[in-house]
Amino acid sequence: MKVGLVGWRGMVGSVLMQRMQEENDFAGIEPVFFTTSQVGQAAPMNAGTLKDASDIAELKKLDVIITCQGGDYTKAVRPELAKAGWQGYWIDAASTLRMEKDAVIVLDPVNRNVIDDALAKGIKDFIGGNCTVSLMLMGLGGLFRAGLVEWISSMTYQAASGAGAPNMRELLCQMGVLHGAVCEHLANPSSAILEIDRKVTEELRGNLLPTKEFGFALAGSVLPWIDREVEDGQSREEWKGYAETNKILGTTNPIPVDGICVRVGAMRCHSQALTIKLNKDVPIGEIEELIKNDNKWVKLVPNNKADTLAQLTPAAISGSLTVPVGRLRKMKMGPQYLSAFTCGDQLLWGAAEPLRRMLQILKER
Ligand SMILES: NC(=O)C1=CN([C@@H]2O[C@H](COP(=O)(O)OP(=O)(O)OC[C@H]3O[C@@H](n4cnc5c(N)ncnc54)[C@H](OP(=O)(O)O)[C@@H]3O)[C@@H](O)[C@H]2O)C=CC1
Ligand SMILES: N[C@@H](CC(=O)OP(=O)(O)O)C(=O)O
Repeated sequence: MKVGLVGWRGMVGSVLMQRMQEENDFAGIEPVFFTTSQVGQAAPMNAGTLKDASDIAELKKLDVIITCQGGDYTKAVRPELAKAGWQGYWIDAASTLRMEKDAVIVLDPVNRNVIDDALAKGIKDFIGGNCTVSLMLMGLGGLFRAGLVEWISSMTYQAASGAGAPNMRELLCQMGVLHGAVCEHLANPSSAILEIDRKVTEELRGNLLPTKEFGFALAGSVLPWIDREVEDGQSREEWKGYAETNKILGTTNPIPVDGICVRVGAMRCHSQALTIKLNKDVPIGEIEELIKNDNKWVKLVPNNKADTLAQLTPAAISGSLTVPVGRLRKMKMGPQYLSAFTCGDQLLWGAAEPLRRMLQILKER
């Protein structure tokens, strides 16, 4: 199987490469590496030289193309390949094709049935889902699978990595500027905290803080808008919650999903506080069993302070495939209302992992 890799050196692509190597995914495939900017330079893994990612004749020779290059690349190249009669499989991290009729959003621990049906029908485009949606479904797949969710509201705490590598750097630079503004005061235990706070606020509102990427202060603040405006006062990130969840699950009666998506100063893990309306009153013990037995990555965190703070944070799970779910309890609104908190690495299950697993599914056919 000849597999073309495009976007392999970007942030998502690097995580994909790392996971493919860890899982020995390169066994049994012939990888061909592409670039949009470094044609002719040495490819990784001694795989010859980098080929031009816009060369349709070269791309046409492949059985599978995996791209983490971004939406503009997808828009430019996928239609050209179709026009040229290419019949291979296209696996993509970008959102461009997700809602297309002839594309499937891949998250196989949750929707392997949808993927298998699509393969049987000859579908060729397999697209990774939005990170927030994929992580929510990895955590709560058990409740959806049991048909218990009437609606769900997700309030998110999304990491800087979702906005890109330069944004992660900017967050850290902002933190550095804020610390620098008050480090002398901090060194003096008797300095006045309100004076420290005043100086930090001055920095947050001043023009020394680097804000080229985010446009605003994220360190020491939060940004309650992600991506562009769409309809009904929603952000596009919020719109994806409903649209993509239902497409991934292949629902015939769409399940309402809505909430507010917020950028916070975490590095690469998205967290979500969830309010779930169940369609019937189910004992909490049964709910816990459904959640923890759904897939091997979900981990139920007991709803107590010590376990929550040790296991249910970006600091605890960054770089891991584990998706912890905790703060699980019936809410005061009534026995059908459940609260939950979940957290996950948005570059793993949120981006790279579903793509490499899709390639494995194709290899097994
Ligand atoms: N960031 C995220 O959290 C998520 C992103 N996605 C999708 O994945 C796409 C790629 O995102 P992301 O990985 O963040 O994008 P990056 O900006 O990190 O990488 C994209 C491309 O930029 C080029 N590039 C230019 N300079 C550098 C450099 N110094 N180091 C590495 N690459 C460089 C590379 O292409 P070349 O080698 O051709 O020059 C690379 O493939 C996004 O557009 C989005 O569609 C999906 C889910 C989550
Ligand atoms: N929009 C996400 C990251 C992302 O790339 O999402 P999508 O794959 O749906 O474009 C975030 O900002 O956290």
